[in-house]
Amino acid sequence: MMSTEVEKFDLAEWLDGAVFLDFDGTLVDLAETPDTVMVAPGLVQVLATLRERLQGRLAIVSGRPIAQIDAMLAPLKLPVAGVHGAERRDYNGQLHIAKAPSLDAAQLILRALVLAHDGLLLEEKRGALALHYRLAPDLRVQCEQAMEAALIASPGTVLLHGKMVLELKPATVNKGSAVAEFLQEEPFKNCLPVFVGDDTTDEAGIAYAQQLGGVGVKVGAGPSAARCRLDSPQALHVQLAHAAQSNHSTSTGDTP
Ligand SMILES: O=P(O)(O)OC[C@H]1O[C@H](O[C@H]2O[C@H](CO)[C@@H](O)[C@H](O)[C@H]2O)[C@H](O)[C@@H](O)[C@@H]1O
Repeated sequence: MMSTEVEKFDLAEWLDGAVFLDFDGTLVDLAETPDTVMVAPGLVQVLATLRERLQGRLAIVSGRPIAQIDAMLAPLKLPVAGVHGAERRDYNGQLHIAKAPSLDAAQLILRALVLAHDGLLLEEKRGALALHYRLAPDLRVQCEQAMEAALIASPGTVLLHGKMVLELKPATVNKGSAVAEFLQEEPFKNCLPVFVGDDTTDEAGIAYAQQLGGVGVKVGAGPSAARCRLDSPQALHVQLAHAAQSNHSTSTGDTP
């Protein structure tokens, strides 16, 4: 359900909770290609401080593979759900890989399309295929048609429509299921989740967080079920920095 009433959001009021952050469009501005995004100076240190403040209850939930998130946030290594939950590294560093259906047939279809057209980019991830058309927006319809064919050729997958990207991923996982898995484990267990994201793929995380009594935060414009909104990644950075330095007391007895 889309939310019409927008509530004020202050991350510093959620320091007893567990915080789940999407990456592209949320922590970093979108860029022309996946490898040209820029992590803002100081952001990694802010995340490290916030992780301490949250006593470890901070995770990234992304469509990207975990390895890419680690490279972008180096030297920080947070718990991460990658590929929309198809892979997950928990708080203890243990890796959990979901069973993924075969993508061989889809791969053939999509590789042929990308070879035939300039400007398309196919990201081949463990368990998912992302077809980017940001550099060739006029090819959106051809991309959608190829992706529909790839979807039919790959039982057990679903199609995501993201920002200038179409993605096939296992039907059994999404960002909500990734959050649910984290919340079964320490130090996230029994905490109210905060989920911050910008894209359609984040709606599963937002809906799940709010279903549990937590809060969803949509970054940027567009329809969302989120109760709260932030204008941009930069507005989120301000919230992260403020919460990291905040003196709000937590359930563990920290005093202001
Ligand atoms: O869940 P996220 O962390 O938001 O990841 C979703 C997809 O993000 C990346 O693609 C998006 O960002 C690119 C860089 O800004 C941009 O060029 C592209 O148009 C966006 O769709 C990433 O490349 C994908 O693998 C993620 O699934």
